[in-house]
Amino acid sequence: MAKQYDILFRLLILGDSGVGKTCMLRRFTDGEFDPSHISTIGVDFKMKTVEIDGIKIRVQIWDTAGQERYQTITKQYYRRAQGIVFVYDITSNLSFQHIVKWASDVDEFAPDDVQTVLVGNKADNEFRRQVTKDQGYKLAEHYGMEFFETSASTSSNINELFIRMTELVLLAHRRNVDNLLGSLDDYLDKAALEEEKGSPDNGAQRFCAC
Ligand SMILES: Nc1nc2c(ncn2[C@@H]2O[C@H](COP(=O)(O)OP(=O)(O)OP(=O)(O)O)[C@@H](O)[C@H]2O)c(=O)[nH]1
Repeated sequence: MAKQYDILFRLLILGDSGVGKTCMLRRFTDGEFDPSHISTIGVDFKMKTVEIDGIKIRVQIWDTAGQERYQTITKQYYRRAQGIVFVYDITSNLSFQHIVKWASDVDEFAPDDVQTVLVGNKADNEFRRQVTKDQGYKLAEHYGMEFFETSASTSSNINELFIRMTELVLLAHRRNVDNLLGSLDDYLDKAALEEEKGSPDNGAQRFCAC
């Protein structure tokens, strides 16, 4: 059986309604862009497998509703996230100001070692820009995050963002991942040996999540 992935990471996308969270996710996982805005209800997720340093990582990305009325539901997902992408819309000053609120919620509900990045989306919409790149960088610097400007519409920086987010989570959990992969490999080696000896299928698991 071909090994499909070694490890599973969970990422979460947060930000005001309409900043483009669903479009960013669809652009990354399906390579598509839909100009209509159908508000996410509660949470939704998509998966994609990426390979970093020879490790196949299944990335489960949770897309949350930006609307206030779903916040009780979405906050329940913070706890299990290893990476969080904060998104504002460069054409909306308000969505930029609200990042402070999103960050304070994450502070309260997410694990201490959660990795975070700041994103200004809709960078293709330069003529309607309200938030400068410099403001984005400064806010990211304030929180000690990396910063990206993206466009789900043109695809600019979308892959780079999600790959970097995954890389940051991998770096933060490197020791756990190596230990898990080490013990998993031992386990699979033993299982293969048993199988060769003709023992019944013992259902060796190729999945692990940290
Ligand atoms: N020009 C431009 N429009 C975008 C971009 N990304 C998203 N949009 C548009 O912005 C609107 C909202 O996008 P969504 O992805 O649905 O927004 P959301 O953040 O998921 O919204 P909620 O689900 O309500 O939280 C849609 O009309 C998109 O077409 C982008 O990069 N550039």
